[in-house]
Amino acid sequence: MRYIVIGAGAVGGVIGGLLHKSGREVVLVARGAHYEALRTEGLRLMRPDGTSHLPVAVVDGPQALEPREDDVLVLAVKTQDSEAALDAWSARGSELPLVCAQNGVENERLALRRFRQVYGMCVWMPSTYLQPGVVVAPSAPHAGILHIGRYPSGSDATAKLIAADLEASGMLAPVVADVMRWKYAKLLANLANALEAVCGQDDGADRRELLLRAVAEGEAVLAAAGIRYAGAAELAETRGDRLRPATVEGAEPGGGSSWQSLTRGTGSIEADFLNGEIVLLGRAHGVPTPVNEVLQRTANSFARERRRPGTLTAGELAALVS
Ligand SMILES: NC(=O)C1=CN([C@@H]2O[C@H](COP(=O)(O)OP(=O)(O)OC[C@H]3O[C@@H](n4cnc5c(N)ncnc54)[C@H](OP(=O)(O)O)[C@@H]3O)[C@@H](O)[C@H]2O)C=CC1
Ligand SMILES: CC(C)(CO)C(=O)C(=O)O
Repeated sequence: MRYIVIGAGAVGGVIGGLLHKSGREVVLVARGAHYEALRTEGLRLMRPDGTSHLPVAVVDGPQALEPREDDVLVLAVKTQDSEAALDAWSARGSELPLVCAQNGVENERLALRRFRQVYGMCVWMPSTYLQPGVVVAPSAPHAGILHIGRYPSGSDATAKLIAADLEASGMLAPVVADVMRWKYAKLLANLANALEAVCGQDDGADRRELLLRAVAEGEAVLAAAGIRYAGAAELAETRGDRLRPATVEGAEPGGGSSWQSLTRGTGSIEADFLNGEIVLLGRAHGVPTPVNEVLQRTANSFARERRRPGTLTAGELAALVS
């Protein structure tokens, strides 16, 4: 199989880099300065056990690549960029398997409108992309845990082949028949993304309180909607000691994916599909979600105004809620 990683940023760069390093055939898809850096200097992949310089093939879009029957598409753009990427890649046909290596629960629906064979992937893999050509994956001993399954449910031989390649490359990839149950659990964890982006690493009482309220709203909404998700004990058991934060020499300590969007000043953030998913379900099922509404709105205005992350206190944010 040849893996075409659409959006070779933090997650896509790490998955693509590790697959390439273990001898799998990989093509990264990137744009702008990142594309130029990858094309001219290759991918720099930083891990706790050292940095690899990887001459991975890179293109800037589907027009630059001859399609092959054994291609597997791995979508790793932020959700707000999914529709454009899916449109561009589905223009060449809907037959290729496509894996959504993303947070949130919207991408698989967008993908299934355009591709017949869609896989969800629940990505527990802290990773960073702040500088063109460079990605960091600080967890050890495994870079990440990537549950994979057919969307909306089930598993098949292709999922098993992809999982085997990922496992041979230093990631854990359990094949599951209920991948969205894992992704809804991850969605609850990602309600913290906007909070971290807006308030930074501040770990005071206001922030802890806001996070508890955001997650409680999420749980209430999922219960009202009858949506099942993996429980805390199940998550802890899966994770065990397999994904420990470790030091990566030469890498700046950073934050999660939404914090990175603000740090890079991309002008957009994923909040509509993380906190915004809870808001949407709350509206549909009559459950109030005031904390997630404020997180969604504030994160969006930070991104639009290209405001630096961590420049609002949790107390100021809490005042917006009340
Ligand atoms: N980072 C993390 O630790 C984790 C992230 N996730 C999830 O993974 C997904 C990806 O996040 P992450 O890797 O952080 O995001 P990044 O922004 O680091 O990477 C996405 C990349 O896709 C590029 N891109 C966007 N549209 C296109 C396109 N049409 N063609 C080619 N490239 C494109 C972006 O370009 P540009 O550089 O111009 O923006 C960017 O380089 C998100 O859903 C996120 O929530 C999940 C777990 C952990
Ligand atoms: C919390 C984290 C790092 C987990 O992998 C994540 O999902 C993100 O940054 O979006």
